[in-house]
Amino acid sequence: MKLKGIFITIEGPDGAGKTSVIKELLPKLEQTLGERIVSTREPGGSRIAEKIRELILDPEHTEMDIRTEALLYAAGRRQHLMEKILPALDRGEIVLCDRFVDSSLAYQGHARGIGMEEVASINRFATNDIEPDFTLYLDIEASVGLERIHKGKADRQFDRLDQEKLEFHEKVREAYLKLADEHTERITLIDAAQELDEVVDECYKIIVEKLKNRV
Ligand SMILES: Nc1ncnc2c1ncn2[C@@H]1O[C@H](COP(=O)(O)OP(=O)(O)O)[C@@H](O)[C@H]1O
Ligand SMILES: Cc1cn([C@H]2C[C@H](O)[C@@H](COP(=O)(O)OP(=O)(O)O)O2)c(=O)[nH]c1=O
Repeated sequence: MKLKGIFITIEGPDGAGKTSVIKELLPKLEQTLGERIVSTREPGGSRIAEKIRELILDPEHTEMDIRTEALLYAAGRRQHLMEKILPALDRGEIVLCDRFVDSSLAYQGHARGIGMEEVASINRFATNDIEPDFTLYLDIEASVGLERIHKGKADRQFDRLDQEKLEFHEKVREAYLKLADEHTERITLIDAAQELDEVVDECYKIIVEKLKNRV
C-alpha cells in the first residue's frame, strides 16, 4: 500500500536556525524512516520561483511596493507548490519545506502592515487552500536571531537601520506567536534559543511522533 505524502514546514524569524536544523535533521530522519525526504525552501525551490526570489530580494529594488512583494511571494509559492511539492506528495513522499504561507502572514501581513487576513486571502488563491500537515515553529527573540546572523561580521555600532530591523523582526515574532497560539493543532512551538543539538533533537522527536500513525 502506498504511504500518504506528508507536508511539513519549518518556520521562524531570520536567524532562528532553520537552515542549520534542517541540515542536521534530514540525514537523521531519513535513516530512521528508511526513505528519502524532499527538502526544499521558500522563497524559491523551483526554476521560476528562484527567479522570483531574485526579483524580490534584489537590494536594488528599493521601490518595490509591499503588495507587489506579497503577490510575488505568493506567485513563487504557487509555482513551487505545483512543480515540486504537490508532485512529491502525490508520490507519497515526505516534503520538508523551509518557510511557507506563515512566513508571508508574519512578514508581509503583520510586520509590513498589509494585514494578516489580506495576505491570507491571496495565499488561499495561490495554494488552493493547501496547508502543511504540521509546522515546526522555531521561536527566537528577534535580537538573538539578528545577533546570530551578524556574529562573525565586522564589529560595528548598532545604527538606525539596525534598530528598524530589530523592530521589524520583533513584529515578525509577534505574528508567529499569534499564529502558533491560534493553530495549536498544526503548529508546534520549539524554543530555538537552546543549543543547536537540542533544537534538532526536539524537532526529530516531534516529527517521528507525528509520523508514527502514518498510513
Ligand atoms: N541553536 C543555535 N545556537 C547558536 N547559534 C545557532 C543556532 N542555530 C543556528 N545558529 C547560527 O545562527 C546563524 C543563523 O542560522 P540559520 O540556520 O542560517 O538560521 P535561519 O535559516 O533560520 O535564518 C548561523 O550562523 C548558525 O550557525
Ligand atoms: C517565504 C517568505 C520569506 N520572506 C522573507 C524572510 C527572509 O527575510 C527572506 C529570505 O528568506 P530565507 O532565505 O529563508 O532567509 P533566512 O534564512 O534568513 O530566514 O524572505 C518573506 O518576507 N515572506 C515570505 O513569504
